[in-house]
Amino acid sequence: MIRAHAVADVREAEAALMAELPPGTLMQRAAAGLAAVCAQVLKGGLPERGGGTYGARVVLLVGAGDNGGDALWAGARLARRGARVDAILTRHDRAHPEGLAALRAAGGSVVSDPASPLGPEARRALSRADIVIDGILGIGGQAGLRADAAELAEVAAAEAGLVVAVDLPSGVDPDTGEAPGAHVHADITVTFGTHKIALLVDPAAEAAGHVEFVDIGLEPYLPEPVVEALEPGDVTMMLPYPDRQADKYRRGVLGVLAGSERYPGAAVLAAGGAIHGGAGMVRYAGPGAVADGVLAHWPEIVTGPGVEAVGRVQAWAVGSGLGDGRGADVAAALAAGVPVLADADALAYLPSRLDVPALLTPHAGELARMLGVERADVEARRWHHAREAASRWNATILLKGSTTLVVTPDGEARVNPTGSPALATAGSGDVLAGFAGALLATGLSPLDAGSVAAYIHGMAGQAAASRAGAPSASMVLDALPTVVAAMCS
Ligand SMILES: NC(=O)C1=CN([C@@H]2O[C@H](COP(=O)(O)OP(=O)(O)OC[C@H]3O[C@@H](n4cnc5c(N)ncnc54)[C@H](OP(=O)(O)O)[C@@H]3O)[C@@H](O)[C@H]2O)[C@@H](O)CC1
Ligand SMILES: Nc1ncnc2c1ncn2[C@@H]1O[C@H](COP(=O)(O)OP(=O)(O)O)[C@@H](O)[C@H]1O
Ligand SMILES: [K+]
Repeated sequence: MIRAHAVADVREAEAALMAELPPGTLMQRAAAGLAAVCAQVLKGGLPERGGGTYGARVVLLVGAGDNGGDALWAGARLARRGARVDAILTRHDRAHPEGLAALRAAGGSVVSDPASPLGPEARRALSRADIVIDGILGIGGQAGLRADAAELAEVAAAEAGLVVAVDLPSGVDPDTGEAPGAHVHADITVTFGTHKIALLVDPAAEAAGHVEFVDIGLEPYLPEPVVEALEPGDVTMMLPYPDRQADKYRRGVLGVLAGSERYPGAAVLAAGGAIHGGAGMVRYAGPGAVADGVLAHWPEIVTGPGVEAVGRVQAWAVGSGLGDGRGADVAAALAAGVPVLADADALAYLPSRLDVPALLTPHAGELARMLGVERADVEARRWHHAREAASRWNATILLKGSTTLVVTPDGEARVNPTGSPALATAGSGDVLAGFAGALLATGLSPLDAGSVAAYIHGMAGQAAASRAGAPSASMVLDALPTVVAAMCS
């Protein structure tokens, strides 16, 4: 499990660990890890020059805090290995003194001038840089860079080579993943001790690029994480396996209430997702013509005209392509007293609070409608709104999009690390709903069902995209069994 913590937790753990170590030890660990990642990147070879640190041009963007200190110490290490290292200081009077002395002693120089960081020498250095190390600010700053730092970030993005952020891309909000003002857009972020929430939650996560983790020994001092992201081994452990005594009922039966005469395909896609999710049986509730379409694709499904008619289930997946005027059907599924996944149209028929274990799967537009806010606001503050909805409806919210968030009413949260923009295709959410519903029916909690389903659906999207570039939802569905098999082997 990848674990992310809030700044307050990091500060507390840091204080406890520092009390046991000689001063400066943590910064040295951080700087060593940062320099090692930069050396590795340089060794991989940048297109316009050979590989290796010797002779590479490195520019440090140095703020007045410890984030800048990390950059200076890492710069000193790279200079000792033969890199040409130039530092641009946002505040000449407040750059980390020991770090600055170390950089100078290793042969590095300062190319900014005290009145303005971006003089001609600094601009020249940036235009020639192979790597820019962004140490403007980390967990100690206010989101949204101030004007001089914002200009630095802009020029670095426009003119320089690869941008490696120290701990966080400067200017994003560490604890929410919001990026309300100017901030750095990094190619790589090297983070220390634990992931910060912003490294997992968009839009900040996108600004972080690829994240490298450096262990500085904080782990034993950290509390439970605020956000987690599953790793492959976690998914393998959580996926249901039939045991020797299994029968179709004990494995769990899922009821699917999806599709309509207007959207018959949604029923086929949701039912297909359900088939691959490991339930012992899938029962489909819907009008005859739609049910016939489902049966034509999935003869193993049992159908019935409505919720009561299909018989007992261990969970319901309701809503994908259901269309208007289906409030009574949704209410019947909610009244069954079993866990419910509610997607798409069903989200409009929810009671004010749910009294069964529930997994709601809105995209940003649907969550905006539920909460009565603008879609753009949900996209800018995904973490905030997902938590707000989880608490308001007493339900686990799976907020779909570029990074899918799963948040429980108790505040547990996971971010999905897999996926591809190719999943943004009509019907792929229906596949996810069926698959996650089946996991609910097998007995997984809404948090586990939602996060495991998002993980596997994301991998299926990647697999389908690698074959077809722009795959359809049916292709994502077809990729599910291979992904599940690979995760189970
Ligand atoms: N915790 C750990 O375990 C370890 C932490 N370590 C490292 O320490 C980092 C935290 O260092 P930190 O606390 O010194 O704060 P930091 O991120 O450098 O920011 C403060 C500076 O930002 C400035 N500033 C603020 N807002 C701004 C804005 N909007 N726009 C522009 N500037 C702004 C602010 O300026 P001021 O407001 O004071 O003028 C001040 O100069 C952490 O991220 C990690 O890298 C590692 O070394 C080892 C282990
Ligand atoms: N930019 C993106 N990057 C990765 N995944 C995305 C992106 N946009 C959407 N997705 C995923 O694609 C799926 C789309 O679901 P949804 O919006 O419900 O579509 P539909 O209703 O057409 O089935 C979700 O799993 C969502 O997380
Ligand atoms: K930074």
